Amino acid sequence: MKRTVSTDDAPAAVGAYSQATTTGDLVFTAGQIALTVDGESLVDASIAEQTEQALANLEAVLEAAGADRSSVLKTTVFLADIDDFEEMNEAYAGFFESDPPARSAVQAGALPKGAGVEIEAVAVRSDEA
Ligand SMILES: CC(=[NH2+])C(=O)[O-]
Repeated sequence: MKRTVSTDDAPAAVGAYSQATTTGDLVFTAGQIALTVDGESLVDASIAEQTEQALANLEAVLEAAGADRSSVLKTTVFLADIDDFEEMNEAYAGFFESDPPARSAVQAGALPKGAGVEIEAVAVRSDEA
């Protein structure tokens, strides 16, 4: 059975999607960009700051779904410019400090709302991790 996740602790969706969906013990998050919980855009901030905000949003969505950063199995990181890889990676490493999830990092042609980075995750609910 598919369920949708909605939380006021992360920015609202900027389009026709749910913040996350779950089925069984699995959690699939929407891609998170650098918006604050109030919807303020930080897309003009540095890639490090955008990455930190996207990951904070990701964590809020994961927690609303019964997961957390330690239970993330896989992320996908979309960059508007692959030249930002190192800066993103440094900020990302500070979030996933040990046993990081599998990851794909790719350059996208462009990202919603002018974002420099967007991050999505697949996780398992914490009590199953
Ligand atoms: C930002 C985002 N996840 C979307 O699909 O537009």
